[in-house]
Amino acid sequence: MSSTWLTKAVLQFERVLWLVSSGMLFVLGYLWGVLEFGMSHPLSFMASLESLSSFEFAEQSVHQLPGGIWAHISEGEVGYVFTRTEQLFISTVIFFCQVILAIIMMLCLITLRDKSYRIYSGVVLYASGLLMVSPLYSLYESGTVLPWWELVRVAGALLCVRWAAKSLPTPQPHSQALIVYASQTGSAKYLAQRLHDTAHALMDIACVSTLTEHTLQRYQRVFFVVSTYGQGEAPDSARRFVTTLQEANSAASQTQFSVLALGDRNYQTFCAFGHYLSELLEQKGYQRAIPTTEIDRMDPQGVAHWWQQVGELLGIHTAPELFEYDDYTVVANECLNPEQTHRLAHRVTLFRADVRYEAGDLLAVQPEQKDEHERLYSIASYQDNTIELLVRQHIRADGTIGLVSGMLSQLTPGDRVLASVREHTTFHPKTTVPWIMIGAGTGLAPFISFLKKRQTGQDNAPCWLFFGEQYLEHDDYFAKELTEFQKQGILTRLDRAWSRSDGVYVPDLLQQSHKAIRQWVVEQGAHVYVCGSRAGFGESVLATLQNILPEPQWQLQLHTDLY
Ligand SMILES: Cc1cc2nc3c(=O)[nH]c(=O)nc-3n(C[C@H](O)[C@H](O)[C@H](O)COP(=O)(O)O)c2cc1C
Repeated sequence: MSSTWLTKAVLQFERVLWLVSSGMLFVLGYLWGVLEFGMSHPLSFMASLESLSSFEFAEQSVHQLPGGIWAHISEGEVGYVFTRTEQLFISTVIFFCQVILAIIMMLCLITLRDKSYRIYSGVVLYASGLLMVSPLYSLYESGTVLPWWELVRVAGALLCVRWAAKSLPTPQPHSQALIVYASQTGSAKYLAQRLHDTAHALMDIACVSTLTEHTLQRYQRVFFVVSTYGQGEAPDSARRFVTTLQEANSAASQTQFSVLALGDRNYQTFCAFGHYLSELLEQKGYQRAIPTTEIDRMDPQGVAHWWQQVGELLGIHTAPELFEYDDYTVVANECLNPEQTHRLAHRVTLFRADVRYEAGDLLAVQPEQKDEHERLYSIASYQDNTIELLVRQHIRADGTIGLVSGMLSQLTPGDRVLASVREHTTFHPKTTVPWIMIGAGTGLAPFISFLKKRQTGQDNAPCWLFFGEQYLEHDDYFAKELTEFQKQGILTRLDRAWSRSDGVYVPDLLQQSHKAIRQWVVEQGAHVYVCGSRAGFGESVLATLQNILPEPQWQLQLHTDLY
């Protein structure tokens, strides 16, 4: 919103500058007609030293500087003598002021290069300085001006402002509808983007973290795509908005809403956050346009049905292409623990060129039966166009193997898989700070990608890995890579808990090192990442960490990916 305000301000300012500069050109035209052209003394712009001898300095003050001599020639002019080339350079004080102004602007542009709106304001300020301050000073000081220089100056200032104003996005009138996503592992965001693609002319899109009550009120209709996390909780990105909404006064609003609630029927609290949000919005006076729709594990038919109802409201008749998958070719498939027949872990390597990926991201894999739901896997690495996954073959209660984990574990080189990378923004590792990574089983996968990121990048903050599995002799996944990370000094500490070999669990190790963990987190600003199954591992690790980490760090420096 501030950007819109700034855009308007800059555009207004541009008009003022046009007005001032036209007035100024008029005045200059008058002055050029009546005043002498040129400088107020007989020396030329670039002169030889000889010409100095013929010149009588009015108020002479001379300073020796490295490489030359600086002289104050008259009230409005300074000269610089380059001793090596024996050249004299004379300029008005104004010219020097403008060079300094230009240097300041360049510095501003360099330091603020990512903050585009500030750059625009910087350019506008520069242009106004260039245009207004200098000519007035020049007229006051010497009563004369150089016509060509004044033209360059006025044109320069106007071009700067024109460029600044043109590069700004013009404030658009708001669409009538808004689609908002609240996502933890990227599915809700992905879905909202696909839906928005089919209706972008009629609809804006926003992450719930940027949403305010005021924004909601501005739209006629707001469609939420939200997932549920933890034990029926909101994704992290939605917490602030929920608090704002809870604290808001209830008042009848014209804004209509609908919630598409993503979840997984295996959880008792199926789609709980979607339902909670829906009720809260209604309590606060918003009008429910379409009933809340539950979506079990990204069921495409459920999504299409909800979108059809949205389409009827908005007059859109395009069915969205919901899930687009790419072809990945299997390069290798290695079973890492063949002795553990009921919990086989596979290292699956897939080929795909030019994938957009960040450490921590997930790969959504489509089952062979197209009407089944996709499954998400942490990416262990993406290097040289190959993606690596660590896949546990899931065995159901009736002894059959899991649909997607079964398919992945039985792949052979040359086979093809349909998959797509999903952004997992809440689990992207923070750069330049130390990391404490806590994983169990296949929860090791994202941490391999974290460590590879540090191995290939400039960032060399310390890393500490806690890893838990059953048997040292069977389940020592990525052992070679971990040893290499240690040798290279990337992995500073490695603590492993082998529950069946040694009877030690990850929470025991955390407890033993509680002082050092606290010191890393509180004093060194380390971020803590936990990945693995929620039941058993995740719950016990979080309970232990709660006693170790102070509240502010628990809130800001802890990230979980528990499934
Ligand atoms: C750690 C974890 C906890 C979850 N808790 C719930 C839950 O309590 N209720 C539910 O319906 N779904 C739950 N889910 C399933 C997600 O809501 C579902 O996978 C959703 O599609 C994820 O969307 P997102 O990627 O946009 O965050 C959970 C998933 C994970 C990984």
